[in-house]
Amino acid sequence: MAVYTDLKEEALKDFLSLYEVGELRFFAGIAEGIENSNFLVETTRSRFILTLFEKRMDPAELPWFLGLMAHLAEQGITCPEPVVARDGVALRHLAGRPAIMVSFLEGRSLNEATPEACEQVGRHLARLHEAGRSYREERANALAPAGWVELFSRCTDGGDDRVAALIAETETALTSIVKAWPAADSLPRGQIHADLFMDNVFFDEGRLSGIIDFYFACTDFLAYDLAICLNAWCFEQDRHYRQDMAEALLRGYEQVRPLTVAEREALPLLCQGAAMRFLLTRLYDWVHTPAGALVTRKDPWAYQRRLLHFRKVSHV
Ligand SMILES: Nc1ncnc2c1ncn2[C@@H]1O[C@H](COP(=O)(O)OP(=O)(O)O)[C@@H](O)[C@H]1O
Ligand SMILES: N[C@@H](CCOP(=O)(O)O)C(=O)O
Repeated sequence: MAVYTDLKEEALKDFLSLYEVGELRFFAGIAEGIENSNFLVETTRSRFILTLFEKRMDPAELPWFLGLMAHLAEQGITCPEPVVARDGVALRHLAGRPAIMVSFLEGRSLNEATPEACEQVGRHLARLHEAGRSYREERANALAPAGWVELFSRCTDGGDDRVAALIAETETALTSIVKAWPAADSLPRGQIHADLFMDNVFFDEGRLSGIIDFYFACTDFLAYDLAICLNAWCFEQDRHYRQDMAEALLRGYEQVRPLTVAEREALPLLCQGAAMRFLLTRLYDWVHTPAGALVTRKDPWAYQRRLLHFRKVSHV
């Protein structure tokens, strides 16, 4: 579920009156998502997504994300475009939370990946990287090696034997990945999405129609974004690596932006790092989400299996 904040119709109407978007016809909370409260808002002119940012989001970071989305949309990437009110401001407050409205994207996320979908994802990811070049302001990746170590240090209480075993096994891999991690200037860097999972990519009649959820975006190795996609898209039933899908993803990417030799060589390690990043955030949530909470915890073992896979291979 992802409607943490109650939104009253009158408050929304007052909010909408600041924009040139017509009159409210309908609004409803959106169940998907885990970070913020999202609402579908339909007016007499169009449909929008209204996001109320919850406590995990630092409001000081929001202008960077909104600037990136506006920039990418301007460069032709189909992504949510912040809607600006009459006074020229997109980021406002509603129901006691920082709030924005963005354009509604058509399409739906897939339930299952296919090589064709992976090729399109690769192509769009490379386009996003190219379009991001002219967005100059940087945002450090809080979930890079130093962030992983910090997160791991807060996962010491195993809860049960299975979690305790996962924590113990993760520690060895974490130490070796962090030690081997490429130096900041050794690979091409730029703006990355950093969470391009299946739920964040929409397709319409088989064609990729949009990319959403930029709130983990940051400045890091471009090939690390690809490593995240190799983790997220190329394992069937969270278990079996699909070489054909990985090849399709890389093929699509390289149609737009060929990888350097150094990036190719670094991919297995970057894939281990990406698996570690999602293992750790899921492990953290697993350990810290109280029993009975409404949010469904995501499975950290699915990323331990990916990590084990990428630790065994010399190329992806
Ligand atoms: N711009 C958009 N257009 C259409 N649907 C959207 C858009 N943004 C979000 N959604 C819908 O809202 C859901 C939750 O959004 P998401 O950004 O993933 O939330 P969270 O960051 O809280 O996880 C998505 O799965 C999608 O159904
Ligand atoms: N993709 C992450 C969780 C982030 O969730 P999102 O709803 O913001 O995409 C994971 O699978 O662990």
